[in-house]
Amino acid sequence: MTESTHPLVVAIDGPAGSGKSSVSRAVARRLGYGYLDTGAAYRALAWYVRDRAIDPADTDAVIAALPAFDYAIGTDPDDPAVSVGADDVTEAIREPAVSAIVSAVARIPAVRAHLTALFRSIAAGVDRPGIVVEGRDITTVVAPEAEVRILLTASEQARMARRSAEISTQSAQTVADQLRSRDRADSQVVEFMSAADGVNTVDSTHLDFEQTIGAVIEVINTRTARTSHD
Ligand SMILES: Nc1ncnc2c1ncn2[C@@H]1O[C@H](COP(=O)(O)OP(=O)(O)OP(=O)(O)O)[C@@H](O)[C@H]1O
Ligand SMILES: Nc1ccn([C@@H]2O[C@H](COP(=O)(O)O)[C@@H](O)[C@H]2O)c(=O)n1
Repeated sequence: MTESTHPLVVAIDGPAGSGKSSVSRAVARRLGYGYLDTGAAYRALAWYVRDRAIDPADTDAVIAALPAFDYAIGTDPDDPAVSVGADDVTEAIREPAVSAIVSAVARIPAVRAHLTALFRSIAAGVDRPGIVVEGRDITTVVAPEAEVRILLTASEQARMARRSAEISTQSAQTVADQLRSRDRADSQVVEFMSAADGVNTVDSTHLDFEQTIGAVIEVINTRTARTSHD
């Protein structure tokens, strides 16, 4: 068996509110791995486009904005800070105004190609034994060869309840409508509602946060034990 020179990649996909970011971050912390939130890049681009008064529906204008989009994200699970140029946008990219337009920029193939290349380069350069990369197309497009591939899912009802518990500035109905419409728009571009071949599903509908972390780590342990015997 030859020693691996690249960080072990744990790819995690799932719909909005399934727990991808919080669970992936906690898993990375426990295993001493890096953590890459790919949705943050799409959000940061949406923030950038909005900041420059570019219409997110104007495909050519969004593509033209890409070369100057100076994006950076930390891979430390304790500090995944996000910046665009000199602006720290870690908080701003979570605003409902950004969530409302992010699917419009994410549907553009040139945007996806640009960011996919960036994600691969960040993941390959992480200074840790592994990295947990989460998003919508990690198991299928960004890292289809990842050692561990997981679809993290939960019922729509559970996802909406969890998300609305977090957001006090909007009604539960508004939160649910936005989550549903973002999933609908995103599903037209990438498949993340069902697991691709070889992808393990972790359904957290009836698991609490700690149990979900345990279930993901169990998949990682099983997959990596199997890989090391291959
Ligand atoms: N198994 C669980 N039980 C209870 N709450 C959970 C569980 N998993 C995640 N959560 C909570 O659900 C909320 C949504 O999780 P998170 O933000 O990680 O989802 P996400 O999939 O990254 O969503 P998005 O794609 O919209 O960014 C958070 O408050 C998180 O703490
Ligand atoms: N791999 C990915 C990740 C995200 N997106 C798009 O970004 C939006 C925000 O993602 P969150 O994980 O922060 O919710 C998401 O709604 C998608 O439009 C993507 O396309 N591919």
